[in-house]
Amino acid sequence: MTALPIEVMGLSRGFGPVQAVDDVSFGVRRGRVTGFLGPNGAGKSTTLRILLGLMRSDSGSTLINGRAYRDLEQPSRTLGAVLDLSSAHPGMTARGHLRTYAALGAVPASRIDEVLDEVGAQEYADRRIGTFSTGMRQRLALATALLGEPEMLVLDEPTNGLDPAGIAWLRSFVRTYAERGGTVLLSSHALGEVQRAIDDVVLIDRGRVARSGPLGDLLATADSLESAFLQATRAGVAA
Ligand SMILES: Nc1ncnc2c1ncn2[C@@H]1O[C@H](COP(=O)(O)OP(=O)(O)OP(=O)(O)O)[C@@H](O)[C@H]1O
Repeated sequence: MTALPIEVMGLSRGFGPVQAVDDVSFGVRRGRVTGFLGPNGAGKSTTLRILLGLMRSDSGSTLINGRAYRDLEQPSRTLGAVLDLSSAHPGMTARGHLRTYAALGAVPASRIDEVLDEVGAQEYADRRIGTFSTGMRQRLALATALLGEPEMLVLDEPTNGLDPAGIAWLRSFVRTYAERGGTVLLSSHALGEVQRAIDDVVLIDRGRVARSGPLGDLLATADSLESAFLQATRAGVAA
C-alpha cells in the first residue's frame, strides 16, 4: 500500500490553446483536510475530474490508494465525491434520491437515515429536491457521497452558495470527518472561507502548482492564505 491516499503526478491537460493543467503534482495525506486552492479557471475542477476518471489527461497520472480510480475494487467505499449539484432529479425527494444511489452502489438501505443524520438533512428528507436551497443541495450531495462510508472525500467548491452558517457547518463537518481518520481533498477559490477548515494547502494558479505544504508553513511567512497566495504567484511571475 502506498503512503499517500491520493497522488497526482505530472498531470497535464489542454483544451485547444488553453493549458488548463500544466505538470501538476501533489500528494494528499491521510486523516487530514487538504485545500486545493486557486482562482476561477486555475485548473482545479479539471484536475479533480481527471482524478475521478471523468476526463482523460494528456499526460501524467493520478492514484487513489496506489491505483487509478477505474481500478478501485470498491470505489464507493474508498472515495466519495461531490463535483456538482445538478445531477439530482428535481421531482425526486432527498430520500428517494439516496435510495436510488444506495441501490446503485449496493449500499444497505439502513445507510440512508444515517447519512441524512450525518449531514443534518432529516427535516427536509421527504421534500422534493426542486424546492431546495443551495445549502440543502450541498448537504444532499454530501450525504450521497457518504453512502458507502468512504475513507476519503473529494469536494469541488463545497462552500459555493453557502451562507456563513452553512460554511461554519461544512468546516466542522470536514474537521470531524478527518479527526475520525478520513481524508479530505476540497477545492475552493474562496481562500478565506476555507482557511480554518484545512491542514494542508496546494495553491494552484493558471494550471500550475504555485506552492504546497502544511498550512502552518505557509502562514509562517504571510498573515493569511490570501497574502500567501499573492506572494507565491508573484514569485512565480518573477521566476
Ligand atoms: N471542457 C472544457 N472545454 C474548454 N475549456 C475548458 C473546459 N474545461 C475547463 N476549461 C478551461 O480550463 C481552464 C481551467 O478550468 P477549471 O474549470 O479546471 O478551473 P477551476 O480552477 O476549477 O475554476 P473554477 O473555480 O471557476 O471552477 C479554464 O480556462 C477553463 O475555461
